[in-house]
Amino acid sequence: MTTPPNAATTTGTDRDTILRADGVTMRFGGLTAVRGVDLTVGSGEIVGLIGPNGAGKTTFFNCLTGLYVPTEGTVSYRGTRLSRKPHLVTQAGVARTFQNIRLFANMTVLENVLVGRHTRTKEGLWSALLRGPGFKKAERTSEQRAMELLEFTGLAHKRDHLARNLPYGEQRKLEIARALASEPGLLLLDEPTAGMNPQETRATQDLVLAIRAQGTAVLVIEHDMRFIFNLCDRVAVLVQGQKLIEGTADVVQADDRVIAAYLGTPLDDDTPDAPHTAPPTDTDGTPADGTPAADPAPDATAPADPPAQGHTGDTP
Ligand SMILES: Nc1ncnc2c1ncn2[C@@H]1O[C@H](COP(=O)(O)OP(=O)(O)OP(=O)(O)O)[C@@H](O)[C@H]1O
Repeated sequence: MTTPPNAATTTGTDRDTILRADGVTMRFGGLTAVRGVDLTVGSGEIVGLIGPNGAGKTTFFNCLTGLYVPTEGTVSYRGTRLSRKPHLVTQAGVARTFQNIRLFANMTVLENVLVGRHTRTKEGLWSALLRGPGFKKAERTSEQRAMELLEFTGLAHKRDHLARNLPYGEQRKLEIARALASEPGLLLLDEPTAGMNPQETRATQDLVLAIRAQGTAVLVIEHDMRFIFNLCDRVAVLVQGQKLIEGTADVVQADDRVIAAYLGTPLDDDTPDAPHTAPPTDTDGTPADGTPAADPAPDATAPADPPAQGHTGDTP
């Protein structure tokens, strides 16, 4: 893994708030999936969001990124209210990956990352059609940056492979590389290790730390408790749409309500395989209990292609 030369450096000690969610509530008909959730992410922080299946984690992410318009509450990034349009949220500096991998299956690895750069390229339609000098220069710069990101995520040797042909763990890495291509100040990861083996999970942990070391804060949803408690500066627990507790790994792990509601048994650091919750189910955008589904706003960062072959859900 190499560090892109133009990466900013953050020490991790700067804790200026960059993301602020205030009283976010999301209702689907009679179902309240998220209820009055406040959450902040500081510059250089890695914050974990955990909770049982159906607790509202992905719905909360969707509210942060403009996929859903919250029924109540506000979300701001670096002091400015975030748009309700996903591509403007990305442009503002908030990028994300999805619980269900959403790559352009029939495009190459490099092309997938180049797509992620579109919010950072200024060349217009005419310039692209005429392929003038400005466009060619921008194209070269984009490709250079995309290759840096592929080096960074360990995928450079796969640049010309079709996304659909990558092993599952590499598809998840490619999603991260594509999200990083928009040069975010905050990266939201939705279950980045779902379906990974322990070695891939450790590599993803290192990758998230490297992303933070470059100055990008991270908010991560994950069911793998070892991953979360090893990695995160702060952890918030959602249960039935409400924030139960928020604090350091030590505080959260020791909380009786968390143990009862989620962990089952306390994590023993010396145990090689810490207990995990049941594997996540795909509830992203799935109506519950016959309630009408919200109509998600179109997502400029999500491809229209079907997900890469063989990996349409969380269980590859
Ligand atoms: N578009 C939708 N329409 C109706 N209900 C929805 C919609 N999206 C989510 N829900 C419901 O909201 C609740 C929270 O779901 P959500 O996917 O946010 O939970 P989660 O914590 O991310 O779960 P998991 O860990 O299983 O991914 C669930 O009851 C789910 O069925």
